[in-house]
Amino acid sequence: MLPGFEPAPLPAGFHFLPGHFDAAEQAALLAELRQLLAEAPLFQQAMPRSGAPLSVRMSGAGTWGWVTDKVGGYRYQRTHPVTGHAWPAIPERLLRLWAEATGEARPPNQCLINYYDAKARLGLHQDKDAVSLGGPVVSVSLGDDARFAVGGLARNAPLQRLDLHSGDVVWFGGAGRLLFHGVDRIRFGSSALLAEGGRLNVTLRRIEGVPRPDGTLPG
Ligand SMILES: O=C(O)CCC(=O)C(=O)O
Ligand SMILES: [Fe+2]
Repeated sequence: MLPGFEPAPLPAGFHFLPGHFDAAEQAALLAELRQLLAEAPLFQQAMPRSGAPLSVRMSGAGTWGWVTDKVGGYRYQRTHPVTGHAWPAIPERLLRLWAEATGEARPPNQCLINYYDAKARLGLHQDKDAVSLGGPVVSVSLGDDARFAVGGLARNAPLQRLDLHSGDVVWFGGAGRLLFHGVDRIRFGSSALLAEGGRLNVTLRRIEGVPRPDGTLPG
């Protein structure tokens, strides 16, 4: 590396574990996710109020799934909005990852599955719902590379870009729990892992709270 061109250190509380899952583990995790998605298919989410569609298609696992639509807004609920069934269990491999990477004793009970096609992106945001703030967020990348942005605790703080490859793990907690982050774009076709192309991202969280009368938690 040229002198003066060392990458800036990552923000406090933000952890990057490149290549955490090797090729065999990626294939095994993908098979587990395919099975899960057959039961709980990817679906189209929409922004609160405007109803604008999210370009990332999503599904979930664990007790609580994250759902957003025009009328109901951001929330966690116990059932898949299309099938009406409870979410499938979180794969053991991901429960182990959470415990080993973060040392957090209480297991995750929410797993969000994001699928990015060639055009999908995820705008700069904080994972700020009150019900998950007590624990970290752990994220696994599978398939095509993603240009990931991480900033600071204010929206206008300078952004750093990381190229996330298949098998990489990122997690943030403590001082880093509310860092702004997003996905600028993916490099469609950069990985052969998913036959259809694109990128799967899995995030794990621990949700705790008292459900509202309709059984949901504010997300
Ligand atoms: O796809 C990613 O790498 C990030 C996902 C994310 O930020 C989220 O689901 O909240
Ligand atoms: Fe996020």
